Amino acid sequence: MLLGTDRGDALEKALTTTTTRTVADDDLLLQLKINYYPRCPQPELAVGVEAHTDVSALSFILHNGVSGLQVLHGARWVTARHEPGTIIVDVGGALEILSNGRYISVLHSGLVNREVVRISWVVFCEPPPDSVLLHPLPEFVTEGHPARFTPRTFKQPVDRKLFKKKQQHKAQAEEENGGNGDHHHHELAMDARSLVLL
Ligand SMILES: O=C(O)CCC(=O)C(=O)O
Ligand SMILES: [Fe+2]
Repeated sequence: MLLGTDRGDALEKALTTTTTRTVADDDLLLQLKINYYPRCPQPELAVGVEAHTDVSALSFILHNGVSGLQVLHGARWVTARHEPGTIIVDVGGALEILSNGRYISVLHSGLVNREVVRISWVVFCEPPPDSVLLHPLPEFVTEGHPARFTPRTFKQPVDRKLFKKKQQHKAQAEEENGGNGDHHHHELAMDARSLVLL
C-alpha cells in the first residue's frame, strides 16, 4: 500500500505502542532483495514476480519510478502508483497476525514492462525466526474480534511457504521431464528462487 495519512498514523501507533514490546528492536532482521525486471516484448506472457504475500512484518519497496507492482484489491488487480521519491510499504503476514487481521497482507505481483527496465529494492523487516511466538496482540482481541490466528513462530509460515514452493517446482520439473529426467538443475534453481521469494 502507499501510506495514506490515516492508515499511516494508525500503523505507526500500532507499531510503536505494541510491536516493540513484543519484539526488541535489535531482534528485527532486515533483508534486502533486489528485483530486476528486464524489458520484455510480450509482457503479458511473462512472469516477473509471481503473485504472493510477504511473510515479513513490513516490506519497504524502493523503486526506479517504473510501475509494475500489482495488488489484488477485492477481485481486481490494480497497479500501484510509483511516484518518484516515494516508498511503497507492504503489510506482511507477521503484522497481519500481530494486528489480528486489522492490517491485511495483500496478494501482490511484479510485472515486466515492454519499454523500460524496472528495478525494485525491497527491504523485508522480519521478526526473529524462532525466539518469539507471534500471536494477535491483546489490544486487538475482543469479544467481537476473537483471536483469528494461533500462536506460531515466524519460522513456521516461512517453512510452510518454502515447502509449498518446493512441491510446486518439483511437480513442474516432473511435468517438463516426463517424470524421469535429471531434476538436479531445476531443484537448484528453485531453491535459489524460493529463498528470495519470501
Ligand atoms: O517489485 C516489486 O514492486 C515487488 C516485489 C515483491 O513483491 C517482492 O519481492 O516480494
Ligand atoms: Fe512481495
